[in-house]
Amino acid sequence: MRKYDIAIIGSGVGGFASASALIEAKKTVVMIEEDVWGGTCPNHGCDPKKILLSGAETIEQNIQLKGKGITDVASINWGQLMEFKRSFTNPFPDNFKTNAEDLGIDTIKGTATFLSKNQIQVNDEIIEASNFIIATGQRPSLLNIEGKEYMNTSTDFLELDELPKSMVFLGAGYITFELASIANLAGSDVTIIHHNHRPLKGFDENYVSDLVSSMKDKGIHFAFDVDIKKVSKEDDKYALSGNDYSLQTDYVVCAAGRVPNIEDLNLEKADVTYDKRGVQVNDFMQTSNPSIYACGDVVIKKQPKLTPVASFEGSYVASKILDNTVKEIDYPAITTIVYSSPKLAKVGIDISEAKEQPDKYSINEIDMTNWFTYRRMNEPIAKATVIFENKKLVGAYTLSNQADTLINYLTILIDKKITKEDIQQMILGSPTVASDLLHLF
Ligand SMILES: Cc1cc2nc3c(=O)[nH]c(=O)nc-3n(C[C@H](O)[C@H](O)[C@H](O)COP(=O)(O)OP(=O)(O)OC[C@H]3O[C@@H](n4cnc5c(N)ncnc54)[C@H](O)[C@@H]3O)c2cc1C
Ligand SMILES: NC(=O)c1ccc[n+]([C@@H]2O[C@H](COP(=O)([O-])OP(=O)(O)OC[C@H]3O[C@@H](n4cnc5c(N)ncnc54)[C@H](O)[C@@H]3O)[C@@H](O)[C@H]2O)c1
Repeated sequence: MRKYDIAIIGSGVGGFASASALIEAKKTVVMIEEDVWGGTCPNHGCDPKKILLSGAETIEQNIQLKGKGITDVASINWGQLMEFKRSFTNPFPDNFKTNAEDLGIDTIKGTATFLSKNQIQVNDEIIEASNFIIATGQRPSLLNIEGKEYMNTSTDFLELDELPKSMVFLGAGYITFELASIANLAGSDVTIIHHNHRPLKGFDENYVSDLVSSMKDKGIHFAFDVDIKKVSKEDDKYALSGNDYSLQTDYVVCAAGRVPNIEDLNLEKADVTYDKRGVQVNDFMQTSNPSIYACGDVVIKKQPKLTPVASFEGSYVASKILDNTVKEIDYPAITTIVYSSPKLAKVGIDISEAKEQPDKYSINEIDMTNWFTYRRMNEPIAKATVIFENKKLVGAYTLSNQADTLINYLTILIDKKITKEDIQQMILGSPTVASDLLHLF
């Protein structure tokens, strides 16, 4: 039996943020991973998606500037783009493991299962620790309908050797909007099928409606209020059917949500409370067993399930283990970006919340389409909404191809409580998205 101060289950950003802080504080740490080292973000999530997006963004800029100095629209060689992606993702797990071990973190490949409140089993080994951190994340889930075996996940899409001529995405959340935009710009005929009429729930309806219109203009088809009941194979195609709807396609991606990785953990043995949404934690990220913490996608929390959130929580858990007097977790404004085409992003107080309290918040809606930053790139749509409380920026929304850059600047302004007067005192490089900031006040 091996003994450690802390055993961390899962090597994603949540687990690694905890591990690196704890090892720096001279604790003995073991990290257990059953699949690829580094978890979802660098292997099956943010990073591979963003590498594929590099190609898609290039095509989009090409299309926008065609006839404005650009003669021909380039095309994506999917095989080459995938090779480029693999040049990042293939070496990642081994490099991650080596780096962790160089830092002094012990690593074990295998599935962790609790035997008791302070012991887990991995392969044939028993590991005892004073504290455990459950950072096991989530995995894609497939709709439980006939023909489930013909569906693919986001992980499968991110490994596609050839781009199918046509594709269907089931569900209309983050993953669908992002991967569908990439597939469309790479030349596939894309259809998004959604079971209700509210795609990207959690985002402002008007912004989502503008995004859907933009994606339709690019040739993406949408089918709303369609509940697919069956997928079947017909020759070399897949046939989808549901309430008075049918369609044939070359490839089906199911992106109808993700489920927490908790089944193998045997959480009852550790007195850890959970349900189908994940592991329950208090404001100190402690589970119902106070010596066992959880962080990242596996926890039940209202905060969005994002890499920086998992990392923030992982670092918090380490600080709490190192110093029990640390106060409750206090999240700063959380920035959320949908890397669709165009990109949709938000931070802080939501538009709906601001509209409900007109005495407290003032809302400024700005059409930026004619601003130099966007006209220069011939972008078809660029808009932002900024929300103020007593002249202090507290929330923002933006839709454009520069939305990722703009929203992060706005987050810094919110976090650091920077005012219009403060920006007026700065000399920012111009003309840029940053130098536009003043015009948003
Ligand atoms: C396609 C896609 C795109 C995304 N894009 C973005 C983005 O652009 N920006 C962003 O902020 N977020 C994005 N996300 C979300 C982001 O990837 C997650 O929020 C983040 O990776 C969560 O990290 P984590 O450490 O909680 O879990 P994970 O990274 O999932 O790590 C958990 C690890 O635990 C392991 N594990 C599970 N059970 C066990 C067990 N019993 N024993 C041992 N090991 C176990 C798993 O194999 C996994 O490696 C994306 C997600 C997906 C799927
Ligand atoms: N850019 C980013 O930050 C980013 C990108 C991708 C994923 N993520 C994270 O990963 C999580 C998972 O992404 P996702 O897109 O799988 O989930 P999601 O929750 O965003 O979307 C799932 C979609 O499937 C739909 N759905 C649910 N049940 C259905 C059913 N029975 N039939 C048809 N549709 C159904 C939902 O209405 C929703 O639109 C996100 O919530 C996010 O936290 C983040």
